[in-house]
Amino acid sequence: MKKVIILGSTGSIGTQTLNVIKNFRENFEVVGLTAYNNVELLSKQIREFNPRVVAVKDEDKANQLREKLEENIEILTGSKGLQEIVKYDADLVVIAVEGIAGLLPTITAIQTGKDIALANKEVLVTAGQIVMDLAKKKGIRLLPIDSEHSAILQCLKGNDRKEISRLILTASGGPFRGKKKEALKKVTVEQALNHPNWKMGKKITVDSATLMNKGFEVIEAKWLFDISEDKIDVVVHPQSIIHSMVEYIDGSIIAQLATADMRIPIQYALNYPTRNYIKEVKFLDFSVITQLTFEKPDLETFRCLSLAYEALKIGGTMTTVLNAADEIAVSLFLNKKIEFLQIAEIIEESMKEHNNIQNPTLDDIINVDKEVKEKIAKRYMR
Ligand SMILES: NC(=O)C1=CN([C@@H]2O[C@H](COP(=O)(O)OP(=O)(O)OC[C@H]3O[C@@H](n4cnc5c(N)ncnc54)[C@H](OP(=O)(O)O)[C@@H]3O)[C@@H](O)[C@H]2O)C=CC1
Ligand SMILES: CC(=O)[C@@H](O)[C@H](O)COP(=O)(O)O
Ligand SMILES: [Mn+2]
Repeated sequence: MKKVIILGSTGSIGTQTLNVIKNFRENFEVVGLTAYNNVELLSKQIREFNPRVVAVKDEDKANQLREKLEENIEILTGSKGLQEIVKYDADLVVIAVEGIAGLLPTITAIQTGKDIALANKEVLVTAGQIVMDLAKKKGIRLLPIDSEHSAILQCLKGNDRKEISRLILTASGGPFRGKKKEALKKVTVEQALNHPNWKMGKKITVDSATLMNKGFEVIEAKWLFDISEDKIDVVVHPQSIIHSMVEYIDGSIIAQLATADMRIPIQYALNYPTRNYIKEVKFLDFSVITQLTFEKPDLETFRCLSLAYEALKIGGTMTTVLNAADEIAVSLFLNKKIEFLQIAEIIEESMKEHNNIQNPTLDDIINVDKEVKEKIAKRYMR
């Protein structure tokens, strides 16, 4: 039995992870679960999966949760709760919380020797060097859940890494593919949340619409696969059937294809290096696939992807600025305080104003994240 802790069990990835586990109840024991606000769903998950310990946002949420439960269960709270829960006896921690909230628990989980199944990409964007160095030092496995990185991991299997010519990340292009800046001036939150192929949390869905999600994935790929950014390309593939590819020095390209169902990469991370069959997951049917198309990303309209490459080239705390500015700008957009195109403008402005720190410590990263967010909030909160 693999003992598993899931951070963010009430979210899109968290619920799908529990769905995968439900299919293989004999293989997994759920030790810990965390929610932030959604205690209603967490209480149902507790009844179904019987974890030893859970964590929620604060004492108020803990009290609400207690009222919903018949039995006593250990309930931790706040950001400290996330760091405490990962210390419990477990083999694997699934990091499925959104944003920088995932950083310190990931570090603590690695320090305490757990393998990591990483959905959260912001952790590697903001502190890739620190996290990867620590994972190496501790000898733990850091397995990607993100569909593109899971695809790349699968395309690398059995091949010599020295023979890689480039990684090719596929992007759907999001809901605004093909549109120019003028047409994006007045797009609504609802339009930005209307992803063509995936149903995901709000933050990542807006990131897909700006192409920042792909920028983050370039950075994530650099750290996970230890490869420089000039060997990581992005191609727009609107059907989201090819989840990414690896090109080798002889010109051969190996791709991973599947339906757009996150339970496939989730089960791969949970069962790695083996695979498992999930009955409800649809398989690709080539008799109904009419086309697989590819386009160059429009870097002029979707500035965020270029900003991510620039931040990665500069290195140090610049990717922390990219991440922090994006987190707060997306939240301002979701709260209708700024317009869609201002997301990229705010990020670019924050990067220009930043005095970069090369080889930052964890404290540097946490401070930069806080400073950038406070500055933007002060400037744009009305
Ligand atoms: N969804 C997807 O298909 C994919 C997601 N990812 C990545 O996975 C991560 C999770 O995404 P997704 O599941 O879509 O997001 P959701 O918004 O659906 O879920 C987020 C989860 O994190 C919890 N949470 C939110 N804020 C905090 C916080 N400050 N502290 C602790 N917990 C918090 C939420 O709790 P509650 O709901 O109880 O408030 C919820 O359980 C992101 O980093 C995303 O980029 C990567 C690839 C694909
Ligand atoms: C499911 C997943 O991995 C997402 O990160 C997805 O890739 C988003 O789609 P985009 O290609 O539109 O960013
Ligand atoms: Mn992805």
